[in-house]
Amino acid sequence: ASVPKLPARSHRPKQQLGQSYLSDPNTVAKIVRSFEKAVHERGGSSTSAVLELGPGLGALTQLLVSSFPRMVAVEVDPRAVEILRKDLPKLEVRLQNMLKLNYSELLLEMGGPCFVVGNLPYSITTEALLSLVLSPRSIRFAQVMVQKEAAERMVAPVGSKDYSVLSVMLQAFARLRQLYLVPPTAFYPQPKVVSAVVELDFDHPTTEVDVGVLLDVVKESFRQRKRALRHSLKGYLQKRRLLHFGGHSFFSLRLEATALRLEAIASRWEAIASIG
Ligand SMILES: C[S@@+](CC[C@H](N)C(=O)[O-])C[C@H]1O[C@@H](n2cnc3c(N)ncnc32)[C@H](O)[C@@H]1O
Repeated sequence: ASVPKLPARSHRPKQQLGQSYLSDPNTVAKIVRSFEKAVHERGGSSTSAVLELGPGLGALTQLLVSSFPRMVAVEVDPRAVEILRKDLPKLEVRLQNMLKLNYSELLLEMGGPCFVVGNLPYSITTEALLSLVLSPRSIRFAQVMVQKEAAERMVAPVGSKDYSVLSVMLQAFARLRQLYLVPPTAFYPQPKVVSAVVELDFDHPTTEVDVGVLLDVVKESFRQRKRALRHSLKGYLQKRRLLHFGGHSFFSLRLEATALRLEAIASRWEAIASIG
């Protein structure tokens, strides 16, 4: 078997940018095929709004752009952007931090909610995924590759040990499914861990929810994950004058963070969120 090596003309990968490049063509083809199939199954087409996060040297991008010529790719490393612009002149590449993307603007620019694809940098996986739910109406569907442990946190059932802020927030706005695992040998440099591909179907909230406020409250809840929420959140909500919005019912909950499901207490979250 051939040992994965740095693709020709490429730069030295930067660990802090989570640069672990896909170098196995079979894995690349499998990921692109499953994304294309998912887009078409959801009524998308070659003209749909497709966004790739962290294209790197374009392993996935070169196949994706022939299927989705209007796609946009967002990459923070100028060295990679330069290579992409040279290799794929028709591709729209933006030199930008994916965490600073304005998804609502993208929705308008691209003419509809995005289909997102990406082999995410492991160092910012959680933030990148949370940034998707911060504007849930702008995203239609996402297929992401993450470390297996992150995938487990994404899909963790309520009450399990992996249940976390990420699980609550993603599961509140999307239906998640883990598709398949990808071994370290598919990458250069090889990571120490196994990766997993997960898909997310976004359900668009019917009411205006300030997801930023919601996220803060959920984060606060998980600071003491085993404490009843009415105790662990009391000071936090009091300080922010959010207390009375939740009404007494919020504090009658004996729930702890690990039992928190946003739909289950939707009315209270809406009340809290609406003042954000
Ligand atoms: C795991 S690599 C994947 C590269 C390529 N898609 C592949 O599969 O070979 C993650 C990519 O995200 C880029 N990246 C890291 N942090 C980023 C950020 N904040 N915004 C945009 N891109 C970022 C890295 O430079 C790198 O190219």
